[in-house]
Amino acid sequence: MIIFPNAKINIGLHVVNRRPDGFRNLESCFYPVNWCDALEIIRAEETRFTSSGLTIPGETDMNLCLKAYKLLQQDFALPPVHIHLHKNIPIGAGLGGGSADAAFTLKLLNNLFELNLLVPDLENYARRLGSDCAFFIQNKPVFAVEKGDVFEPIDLHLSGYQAVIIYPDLHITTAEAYQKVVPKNPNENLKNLLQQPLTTWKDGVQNDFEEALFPSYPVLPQLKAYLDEAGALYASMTGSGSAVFGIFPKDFSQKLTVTGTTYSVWQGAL
Ligand SMILES: C[C@@](CO)(OP(=O)(O)O)[C@H](O)COP(=O)(O)OP(=O)(O)OC[C@H]1O[C@@H](n2ccc(N)nc2=O)[C@H](O)[C@@H]1O
Ligand SMILES: Nc1ncnc2c1ncn2[C@@H]1O[C@H](COP(=O)(O)OP(=O)(O)O)[C@@H](O)[C@H]1O
Repeated sequence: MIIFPNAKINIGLHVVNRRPDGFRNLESCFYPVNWCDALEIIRAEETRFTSSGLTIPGETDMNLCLKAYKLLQQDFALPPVHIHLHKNIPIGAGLGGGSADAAFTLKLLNNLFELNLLVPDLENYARRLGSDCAFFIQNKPVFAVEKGDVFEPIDLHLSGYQAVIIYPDLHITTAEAYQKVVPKNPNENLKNLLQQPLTTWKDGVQNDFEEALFPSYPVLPQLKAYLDEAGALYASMTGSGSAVFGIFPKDFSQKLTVTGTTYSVWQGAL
């Protein structure tokens, strides 16, 4: 069985305060985008994980697909499997690629072995694998709060727009980004701002990680300015970076490129 885990972007992100467990409470709109990996799981003689495409840092045993399989194995007698991941979503990009792989592994195993897990069950398993994993179970736009794993509905339909996402080949770990950000009570009500016309977002919809990371990584504000100048209605870094996205009208026909670099660019409908 094969499926295609997709990335996400954060439209606005407030790091609100530090929690007793060391994590931060945040608020952010998580929005799925169609930049995808490919994940195949089949029965095998013994359990193994292989990958192709982009090189994934870290030991194979630490891969989130394998972690997801082992988590379910604690509660279900799963047969051995071969998991193959073709990695395409940039890593350390704020696009949630590893979390998507973990959540889609849970969903795929649930279907393949008819475990009959419901959405809340899958979300609970996902929460144990990473803060933003649970989002990818339902994989629809939400307003995320607490650790980014509790969801409120949001009425946001961007199907009339397209996104351009640029990854500047710069791996920023989530842990580094959280160390640099100073939590603060938001001045703006993000949920209300997102209900205003998209053309007004430039004035108030902010990602707090920008202030924390832009001074150390000047390429990030440069890319944001590039997207603004190209005609983005709204541009921002996503999550803890380093990918930067712009939202453009659907009829924006220019193909944006960044020459002379190893940057990756994805352009597609929202
Ligand atoms: C920043 C966000 C925004 O959507 O996404 P990315 O930019 O990584 O995609 C998420 O909060 C990333 O979630 P995720 O990547 O699952 O983080 P985890 O593996 O759970 O945690 C990695 C580390 O980040 C910090 N962390 C994470 C989430 C959170 N609410 N508070 C934190 O302080 C902790 O130091 C933790 O050890
Ligand atoms: N399937 C996977 N894909 C990507 N990264 C993974 C995966 N499994 C484990 N990881 C680990 O997670 C880290 C980054 O995860 P990822 O979610 O891609 O980043 P981001 O925080 O930018 O969304 C990598 O450095 C890697 O060590």
